[in-house]
Amino acid sequence: MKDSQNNDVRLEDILNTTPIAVSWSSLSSGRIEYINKAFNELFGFALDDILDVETWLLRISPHREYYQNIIAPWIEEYRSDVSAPDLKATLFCKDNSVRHIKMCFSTIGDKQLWYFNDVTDHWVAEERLRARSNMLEMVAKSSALKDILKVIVKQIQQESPLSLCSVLLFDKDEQCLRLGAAPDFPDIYNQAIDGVKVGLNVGSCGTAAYLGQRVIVEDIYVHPYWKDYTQLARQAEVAACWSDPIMSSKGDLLGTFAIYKRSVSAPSEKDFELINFASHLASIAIESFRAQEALQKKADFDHLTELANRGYFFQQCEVLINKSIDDHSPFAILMMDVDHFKKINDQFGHKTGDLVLQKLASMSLSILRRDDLIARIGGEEFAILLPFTEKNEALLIAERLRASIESSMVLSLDHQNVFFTVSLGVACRQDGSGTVDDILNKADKALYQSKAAGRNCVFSVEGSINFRF
Ligand SMILES: Nc1nc2c(ncn2[C@@H]2O[C@H](COP(=O)(O)OP(=O)(O)OP(=O)(O)O)[C@@H](O)[C@H]2O)c(=O)[nH]1
Repeated sequence: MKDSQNNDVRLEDILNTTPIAVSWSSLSSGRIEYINKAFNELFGFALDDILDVETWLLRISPHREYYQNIIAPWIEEYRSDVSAPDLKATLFCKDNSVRHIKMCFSTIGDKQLWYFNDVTDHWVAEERLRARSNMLEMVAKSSALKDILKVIVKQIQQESPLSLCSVLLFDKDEQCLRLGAAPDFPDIYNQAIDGVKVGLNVGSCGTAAYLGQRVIVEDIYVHPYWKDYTQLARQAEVAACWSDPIMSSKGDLLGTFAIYKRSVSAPSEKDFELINFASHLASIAIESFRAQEALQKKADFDHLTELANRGYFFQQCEVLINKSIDDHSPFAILMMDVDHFKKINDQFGHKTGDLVLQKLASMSLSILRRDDLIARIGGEEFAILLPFTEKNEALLIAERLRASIESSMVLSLDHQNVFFTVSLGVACRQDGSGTVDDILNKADKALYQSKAAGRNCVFSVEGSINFRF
């Protein structure tokens, strides 16, 4: 390297043919004196772009701490050795693309010879395999969907360090997107995005969900899709957003996966590949979760009325009674039974009887509050759990149910109006005593009194209240 011009030329010729990126620097000044062709091809830098090794490595590190905590100590430790062991590092090229490099150096006299081996493809393949198996393990362990999505997002951000990622979930009933995972976005952004309607010009994600196709917005501040959201983008400090609809194996929309950039950017082929990978991973996670949810729903809900079933009701009663023991909050249970249901079946047929049960379920749901729970616990018998409810309020709710049901009807298969009524029993736990069974027994007794009193009325165990019509 040092003695003869001819030797220099020969060595450079040899080094220029090697596929490994090579450079050498002066040990005393640190100045890089030579880079081979593969070095230029790998990092995009020419010799004139680079001063000394350490400044250059600092410049291409993802951040200062990365250089200070990982690269600098490694250089320091092996500075006076003949050769340093490999160091795996994530580095940026001149065009800001990321490379995963295995690098090492050897010292020959005053020269340090550097080798940079690009292991990006191998690293990416390994990381993706790891991501996939982590995700599958979490799915198998029934981890919370949000936790699984967060792992996916973090994984993609690691592969693409200058990106921010998010997963939004499609809410079919509300036709909007709900926050799935966006761990590195500010809260204000996440709150604003949660519940955003699916539609054209609703940012990249709302539009991608609406169109069912990938939406690439390279510059948020000039794109019509973002015209109502630029202020929000400013708050999150993002300038580009590439969003992919996440589709199920049957082609249904599940949500969106998005990569955001801090500066105006167009995706490369590798970015497209990354988006495909992330969307696919997210679709497996969401689809498995939804399948589990559907199974759970089948186990907990009655298929005819779509109300909770007996098992789920008792489970929730236990949860509530424990809460009530802790915070002394009152709760009430109503038992409700269709009057003379056998007659309805006999007169109009079993199918019409089913319609009555369905109507009763939907009427009750429209009357009850969000936190109340109604369950079908027998053929034509229903139980209703009213959290944080005292007796008087429970009686009013029971009467409201009775009166509404009395004034409703269904059409029989032969188009006759079918009217029906219910009897109700009410019991409360408000003095902090009594098990679930005790309260259910009381509500049952009260229901029996309602039936005995001629039906279509409300009783509590303490006696009747004048709600008969
Ligand atoms: N259509 C329909 N009928 C059902 C279902 N489950 C139970 N039943 C019927 O519900 C009826 C209940 O009859 P009973 O226990 O005598 O009660 P009832 O006729 O309502 O009389 P009271 O409760 O005393 O007012 C039976 O005829 C059952 O066959 C169901 O899923 N669909």
